[in-house]
Amino acid sequence: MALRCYTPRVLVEVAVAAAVRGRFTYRVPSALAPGVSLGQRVAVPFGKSRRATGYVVGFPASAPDGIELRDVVEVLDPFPPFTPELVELLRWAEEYYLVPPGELLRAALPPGLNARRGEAGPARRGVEYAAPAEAAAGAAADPKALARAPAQRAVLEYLLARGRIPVEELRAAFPKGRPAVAALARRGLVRLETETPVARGALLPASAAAPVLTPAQAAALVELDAAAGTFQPFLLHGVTGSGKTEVYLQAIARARGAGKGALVLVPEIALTPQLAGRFRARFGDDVALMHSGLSDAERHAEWLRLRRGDARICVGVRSAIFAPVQDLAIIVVDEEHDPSFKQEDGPPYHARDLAVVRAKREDAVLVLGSATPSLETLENARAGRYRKLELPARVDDRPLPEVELVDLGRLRRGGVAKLPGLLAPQLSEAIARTLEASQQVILFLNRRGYETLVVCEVCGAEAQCTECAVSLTHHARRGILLCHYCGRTERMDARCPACGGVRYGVGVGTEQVEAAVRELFPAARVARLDRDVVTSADDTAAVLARFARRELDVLVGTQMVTKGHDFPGVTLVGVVLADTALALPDFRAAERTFQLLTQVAGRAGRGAEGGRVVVQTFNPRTPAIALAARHDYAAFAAGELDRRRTVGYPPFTRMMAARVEGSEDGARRSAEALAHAARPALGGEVAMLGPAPAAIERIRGRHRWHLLFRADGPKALFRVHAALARVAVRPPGGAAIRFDMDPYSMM
Ligand SMILES: Nc1ncnc2c1ncn2[C@@H]1O[C@H](COP(=O)(O)OP(=O)(O)OP(=O)(O)O)[C@@H](O)[C@H]1O
Ligand SMILES: [Zn+2]
Repeated sequence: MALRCYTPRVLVEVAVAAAVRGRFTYRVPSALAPGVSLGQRVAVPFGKSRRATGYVVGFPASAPDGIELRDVVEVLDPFPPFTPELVELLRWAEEYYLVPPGELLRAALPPGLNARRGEAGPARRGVEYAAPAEAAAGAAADPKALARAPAQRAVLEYLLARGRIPVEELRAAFPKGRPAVAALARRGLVRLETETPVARGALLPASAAAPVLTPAQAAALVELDAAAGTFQPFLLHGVTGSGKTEVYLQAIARARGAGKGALVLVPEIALTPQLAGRFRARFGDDVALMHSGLSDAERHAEWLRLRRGDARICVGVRSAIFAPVQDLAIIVVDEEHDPSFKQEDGPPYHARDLAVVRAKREDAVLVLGSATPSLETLENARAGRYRKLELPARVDDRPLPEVELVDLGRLRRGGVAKLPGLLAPQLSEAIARTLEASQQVILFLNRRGYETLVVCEVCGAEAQCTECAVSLTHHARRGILLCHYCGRTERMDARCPACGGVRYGVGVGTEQVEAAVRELFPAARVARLDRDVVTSADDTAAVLARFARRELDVLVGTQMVTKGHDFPGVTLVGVVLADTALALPDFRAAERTFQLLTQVAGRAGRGAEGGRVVVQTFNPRTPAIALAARHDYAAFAAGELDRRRTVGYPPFTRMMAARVEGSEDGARRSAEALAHAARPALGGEVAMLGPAPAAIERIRGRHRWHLLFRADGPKALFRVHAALARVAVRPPGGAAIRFDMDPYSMM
């Protein structure tokens, strides 16, 4: 094909985020030329007279002949929203994760900017603080004072627990809490104060002074310091409560001292608002927060502060990997093992893995921190690609809690058939002693509801969702059977649809554990933390704040209770059933179980009183459970890595999933068509698993099939993808096909 050549910058390559996605070449009219640079958002004609938004991703010198080139219509922002580094990173991510061009670019911008035209951001502001006023304690103690204003009550209780805090932390804790804060200020119960902005780059004064580092922390910091200015990835492996956050804070302070920027990725800000608060307390206005609890306007404002260099530190959830931090010198990924860094809905990408790519491109230091590093990261450290830094002990030499295993199978064989709420005598006695000592208890069970299965007593049929191939869960308080995948409900008292028999529930969920604790310990103040009782970040923060203030004795919950909470009053952690994740058809099931147990055990004994953990299980000898009980990460990881090597799973191979959804016939035929197209491309290097129905065969009436491909490296997988792409454009029977590189969900 002949090429027409153009003078530089007359042509632009634009990633168009429209229904038909792709990269297209446009001409730049000379009037617009001065405003067009890499990363610019532009309006372009698309299809028949349509106007679409696109992003300038390149400046080609020539265009294919025979194509009518059209002109860029408008430049949408006064400056390009993406830095050249981000354009490159996003392009890399779209190619690696097999995402259509323009989709991640669009997802990487704050929603406010996508919706409207770019505009100037708010003026630079000072750090706003909120503090409880004198009268606050009285109002919180008086049950009548705020009886009709539960939102205000929750905010006030949080503030009383936390003292004077940056308003941003409050906002992370109560995303919809602004009216409540304003009302409390009007009532004179909360003081709002603004501290004048500090000079750019300067740090807040001593109010949030850094503690003296422990020798292990100091040694880690020395290594991070020595690597400054180069791409150097580190694994910071520190046991729970070893002070990893303090290492991040001080390393970032050094980077800021040198005038550079920093990016901190955390799993979930709503669950750990204290963490965001610690960064704001140390660095003030220099920190921009990026999380889903912010309004669109707030996210836009935070994003603009970063893009303009008014804020140089970003603390955010996984999508913040695309935050426009300037002069990036350090990226921290806290709890790097956490599955939430992998985006499962929407374009699939792994923020931790992209952090490696971004750090490399921008010559930044990378710190991946965890008490339970993922095996991928551990293997990278073992192979010498990452440097390992260790914090082997808790701060102040506090011991890790002692863990006791309770063998539920043995109890049952010994004749103990029915345990109330599945609480064995060892665990309920430990709870009793803890309550007597006025200390606090966390009980963890990764299953919601009252009973996890409902069975017909006549024919034995399990109650299943009609739209999804999953069992219904009994939620007693609401008197319903609920599908956790599509939200469909049924009445509990309905008869078995197969035979008309009466049905009963089996299997314990958090609701039943809570009920049992209330019955066994009527004087205890008990609350539950799971998605049935807390439906918003505000509710979550309110429960956590009450627990932090020690107005609650027992907190029962799902994995929400296992996250990085730092409650010194907790001396007992009970794991009601450690086995829930073990049996899942997922090669990471054992790793996930070990991580959850270690993390939840790590919530115990963070104060001066020491701690204890009771783990109930039917599999006390399974390595994931036995070794978590001994705090032996090294032994668990060594064994699990051996197993992965033997069976050929990551981190020793790479995987790609093709996920198919559609009608019963369409999904099956599409999966078979994919397999047919893949076979010639497999060569000797790629193994194909499937096609097979997914572990959950149907969700919302859509049938699901999976194909998994496994190879030594991504290149062979890309080759297979190229062979499949043709089928994926128009699959048989109207099914939908999604590709997922380095898949995490095996369900
Ligand atoms: N050098 C230090 N001197 C005194 N206290 C410290 C020091 N470093 C950290 N701490 C305190 O120790 C506690 C635990 O630290 P931090 O929360 O950073 O641990 P972590 O390693 O991130 O824990 P986890 O992995 O369990 O979330 C915190 O309350 C923190 O303020
Ligand atoms: Zn359903």
